[in-house]
Amino acid sequence: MALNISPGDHVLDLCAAPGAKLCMILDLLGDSGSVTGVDAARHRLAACRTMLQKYALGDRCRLFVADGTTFSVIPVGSHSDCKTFESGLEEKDDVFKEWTSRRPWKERRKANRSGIPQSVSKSQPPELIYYGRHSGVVGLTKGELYKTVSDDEIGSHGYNKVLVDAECTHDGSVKHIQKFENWGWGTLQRRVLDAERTDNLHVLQLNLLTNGFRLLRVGGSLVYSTCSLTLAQNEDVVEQFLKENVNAELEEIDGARNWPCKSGGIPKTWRFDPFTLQTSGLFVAKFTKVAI
Ligand SMILES: C[S@@+](CC[C@H](N)C(=O)[O-])C[C@H]1O[C@@H](n2cnc3c(N)ncnc32)[C@H](O)[C@@H]1O
Repeated sequence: MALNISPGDHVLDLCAAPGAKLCMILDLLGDSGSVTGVDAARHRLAACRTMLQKYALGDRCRLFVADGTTFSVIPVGSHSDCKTFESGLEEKDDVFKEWTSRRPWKERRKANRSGIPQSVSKSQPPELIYYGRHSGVVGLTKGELYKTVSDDEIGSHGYNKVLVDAECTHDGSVKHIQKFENWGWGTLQRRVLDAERTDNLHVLQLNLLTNGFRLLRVGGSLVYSTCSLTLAQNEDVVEQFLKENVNAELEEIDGARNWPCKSGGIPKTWRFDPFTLQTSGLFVAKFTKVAI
């Protein structure tokens, strides 16, 4: 809702799995534009792919297992030489053909033997694990899909909308906290309250936000959200990001005043919480990229 998805938008979802918000974005997008989903956890993104296929929502979507802090693939509609499905296939050998979930037997055996890790590292190249027929991938070569562009070019060829629904401690999610009744409160201490872990998360969140914003075109909008209630993972990230990015401005979120939420610690940011508003916890901030 906060992203204000419009027909024709090219949307990047940088922490996409398991895909609830990605599916909603695809639903709002209709039959133009594209959605690129990225997640570092292969098994979670595979679940997202299953959901897209089950609900027939994946026609305009592509999914990459990749580290969102270094991901650098621009929207498909930005390739001026992008071929349509009908015209592009015969001309080059190395083109992406229509998606098939059935990989050749030899390829599957190789993947099983190599024990591919469940999560990727910064240095691993992105791996395309799904693309829809109208995602713009069909007809491109690998080189075209992974073409690197300068930051200046991203200003005009980047994504119109970016969602960074960042990894966090989930301490605002009532359902998540209830799980610790079974897992034990010591586990809560380690996973949610440990200072080193939350410091690392702050860095990850800032890096995800910074890279998502880099891939946004001038005039585009980015939404940063977490389901944590802490200042460190929300307002502090926003404050530091604004300090480091002079071309970023906080943007008013249309309609937020009518939602069951209250103002965050920084004007134009919003908080949902279980105490006053009887919802799960959520922090939302929206940025726009201005020309400098
Ligand atoms: C809060 S969940 C996202 C939920 C998702 N937006 C949805 O609506 O279903 C955060 C996600 O960030 C992913 N993640 C963690 N580190 C990442 C990284 N460096 N790059 C990309 N994704 C990452 C996790 O695997 C997890 O799936």
